[in-house]
Amino acid sequence: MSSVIDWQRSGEYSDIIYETAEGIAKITINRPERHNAFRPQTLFELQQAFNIARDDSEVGVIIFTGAGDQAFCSGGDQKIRGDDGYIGDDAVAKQGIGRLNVLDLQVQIRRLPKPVICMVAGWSIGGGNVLQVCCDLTIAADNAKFGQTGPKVGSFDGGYGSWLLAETVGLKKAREIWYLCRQYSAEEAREMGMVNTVVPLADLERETVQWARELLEKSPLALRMLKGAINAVSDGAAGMQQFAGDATMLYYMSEEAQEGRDAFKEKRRPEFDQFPRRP
Ligand SMILES: CC(C)(COP(=O)(O)OP(=O)(O)OC[C@H]1O[C@@H](n2cnc3c(N)ncnc32)[C@H](O)[C@@H]1OP(=O)(O)O)[C@@H](O)C(=O)NCCC(=O)NCCSC(=O)CCC(=O)c1ccccc1C(=O)O
Repeated sequence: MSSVIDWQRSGEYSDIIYETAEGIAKITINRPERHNAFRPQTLFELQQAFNIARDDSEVGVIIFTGAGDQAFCSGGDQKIRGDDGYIGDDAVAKQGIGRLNVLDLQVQIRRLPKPVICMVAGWSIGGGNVLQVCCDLTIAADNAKFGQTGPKVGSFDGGYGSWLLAETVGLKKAREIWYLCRQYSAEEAREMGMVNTVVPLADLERETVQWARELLEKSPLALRMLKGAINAVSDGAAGMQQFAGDATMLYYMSEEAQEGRDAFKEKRRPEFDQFPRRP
């Protein structure tokens, strides 16, 4: 894959790479020797990187991918799986307690008010595929393969992994994917609505960056509201809370709301009569 953009690397990470260029952040899981399986440390670093991208007002779009062309992500690292979760190197792990901290990352991607594009070469499997499903858009290389393995390896994701997948591909197909643990080609994933487009591996980054550039030409607030609106239905009260928070943000930006704030600070009655009572 030739680079089509001058990525600038920043931050000190062991399990991921964080890069930016032209208003795009690229976050890469960097454990290719395990097909980019995640461990607790990977997820801590991913959460940090997604927060940096969220807070950076220069960044309008995030590309989420895996190092190399063999895998986006193969899910939880089964080699460090304990009896109650994944055992990291942190203080919690030293007490023998495992973590299931990919759930926090899933929520973070859903609630991040900027589009997240998943760029998949090779495997998108298990908890890795759930992350892919949580992203706003997915661009797949023609060597990509998708699937869930839970019932084979003694795991399942009954949250986004089940019902967001069902919302994406339909109930029958979601059951097939989970119950049978088959693997699906990029083209099959596109046909079932799990990915947006499939391109030759050599064109994967070029195409993904092109989609990101198109998104950057659009209104950031409109994209934010659309992401919130599309997610609100399936995220229930939490989705509505986010959408309502965005409405409050827009209201704060109005002269009407600012009149209320100013009147309080100036110890006078607010003059709301100057604002129209809209039909
Ligand atoms: C993806 C494969 C089908 C690819 O097969 P192949 O091309 O033949 O490559 P391999 O030789 O198998 O793999 C190369 C190398 O990578 C290692 N590896 C691959 N995947 C993993 C993994 N997930 N963990 C650890 N290591 C991995 C593999 O062992 C090889 O290294 P060696 O040194 O040669 O041993 C195939 O690799 C495969 O099936 N992989 C496993 C896929 C899988 O089952 N993933 C886990 C699913 S369960 C999950 O993801 C947890 C879900 C979860 O996170 C969760 C769910 C619900 C609530 C909470 C949580 C949570 O927070 O954890």
